Amino acid sequence: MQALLFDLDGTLAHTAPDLADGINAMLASFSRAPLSEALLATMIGSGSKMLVQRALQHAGDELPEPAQLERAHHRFLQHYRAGFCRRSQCYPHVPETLQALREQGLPLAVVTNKPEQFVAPLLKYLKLDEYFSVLIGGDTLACKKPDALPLLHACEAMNVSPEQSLMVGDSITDILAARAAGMPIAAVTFGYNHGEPVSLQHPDFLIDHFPEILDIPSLSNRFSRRAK
Ligand SMILES: O=C(O)COP(=O)(O)O
Ligand SMILES: [Mg+2]
Repeated sequence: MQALLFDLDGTLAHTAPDLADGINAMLASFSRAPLSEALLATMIGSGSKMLVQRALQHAGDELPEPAQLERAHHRFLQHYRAGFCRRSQCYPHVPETLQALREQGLPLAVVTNKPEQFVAPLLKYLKLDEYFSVLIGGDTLACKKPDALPLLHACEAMNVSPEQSLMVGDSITDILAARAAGMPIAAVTFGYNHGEPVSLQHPDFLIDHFPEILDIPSLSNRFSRRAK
């Protein structure tokens, strides 16, 4: 194993509370009733515009016109920019696990569908910024996950091969992107995945607790080899 690529929302951090507040502030500004945080969490993972579209549709709108969706997305971004660092939290033991991986000399990347403008500030707020050498957001490149491009781009930036890297994510979007990139995929079971068990997508590894990443065979071999 040469490198690890991490999804952000639902994998490194529980960000649904701040995303839900941003969506509900947007809905309120269009005189729509709020949606529950649990429901909104099932809409996360395909980028912010898709989150806004799903929320509008759930709030009773038809498929919004492109101009209307643009307006709502812009409004959401304004609200989220003001509040994306209020209630978001790392999942348990994320910093220690990233630290252990870094100590093994493994380069780490974040490959998220979250708009790029939020990625570095959110990682800084979570005190995770020091661990990653590459950050790719949903609008950094021409395509986002489930396209392979952002994963391949991250591997290229770290000078590693996709086959010898590991994607860690929480949703089918991450699994499809990893498969398209020819990369093994470990799926965390505590994230969002549209309200469905991520095990249904048959990832290569299932992670119930974040530190279990260190037990993944090619990583644990590496750990025991180094420990000798
Ligand atoms: O913005 C989203 O929809 C989620 O982003 P993720 O790729 O980090 O899960
Ligand atoms: Mg995710």
